[in-house]
Amino acid sequence: MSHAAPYAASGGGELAARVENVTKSYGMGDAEVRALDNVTAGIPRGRFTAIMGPSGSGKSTLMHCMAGLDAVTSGTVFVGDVELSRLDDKRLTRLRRDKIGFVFQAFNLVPTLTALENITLPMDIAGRKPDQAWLDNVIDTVGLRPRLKHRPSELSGGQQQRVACARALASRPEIIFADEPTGNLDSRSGAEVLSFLRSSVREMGQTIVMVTHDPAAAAYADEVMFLQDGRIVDTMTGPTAEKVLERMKGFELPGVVSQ
Ligand SMILES: Nc1ncnc2c1ncn2[C@@H]1O[C@H](COP(=O)(O)OP(=O)(O)OP(=O)(O)O)[C@@H](O)[C@H]1O
Repeated sequence: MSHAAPYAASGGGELAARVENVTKSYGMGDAEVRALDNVTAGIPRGRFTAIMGPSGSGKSTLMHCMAGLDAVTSGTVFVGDVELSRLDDKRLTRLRRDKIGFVFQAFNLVPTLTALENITLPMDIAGRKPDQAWLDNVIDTVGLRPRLKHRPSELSGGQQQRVACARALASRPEIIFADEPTGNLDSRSGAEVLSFLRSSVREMGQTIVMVTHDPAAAAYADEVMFLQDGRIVDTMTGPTAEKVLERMKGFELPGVVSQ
């Protein structure tokens, strides 16, 4: 399987999600803000993709549109082979529940539940039995086995975010969207969480898309997609923190826009 052109929006099997000619505008007339401007991009299956770009460049909007949390103004969004605009609210909710995992900056754990109960909560709500072998695998990869009976308040920030990652992974979603997952963590805990996300891609074949401001975090990804003014202006394979930082500096200089 070749990843030579991971952002080509054609072909279904290798892409876990894709957007084609997606525009997203907020407001009307003079007040219109075009958060995404004719974006075409694909998320390669079994890879870790980071989305970077200056503040207001459309990163969160792109992620929310891809995850079916927000409707596009025009264009199409696919998760696997399913086009989201064809789904009614009920089917969209079911697709999000069954095919998509989320990790947010705020860990969003239920304080009264143990780590294990938090991990299995979405499946409990959906009335689905976890695949025990898979769950064991996730718990061991995330390194949480000794903490399963602890409540969130008894866990460090990094451990809480690892619970949130395990919760996202537990149902083996088609794709996980992580929005600034290390934004609330110190650098050591952040590194733990990023290592775990990366190993879930390498060892379990998970597909992850992560929005981040941090070049060091983006360096854990296989690919980086750079957004500016609602457009994808560059991509990078095999990023390092130095290379990403260097690329980001280009955005801060007026008039310097690649491609
Ligand atoms: N609900 C909304 N209503 C109006 N404008 C919005 C809304 N959400 C986002 N925008 C605008 O769309 C543009 C893209 O926003 P978005 O949050 O996607 O950027 P971002 O790259 O994620 O920014 P940041 O890094 O600061 O989080 C910005 O100009 C923003 O002000």
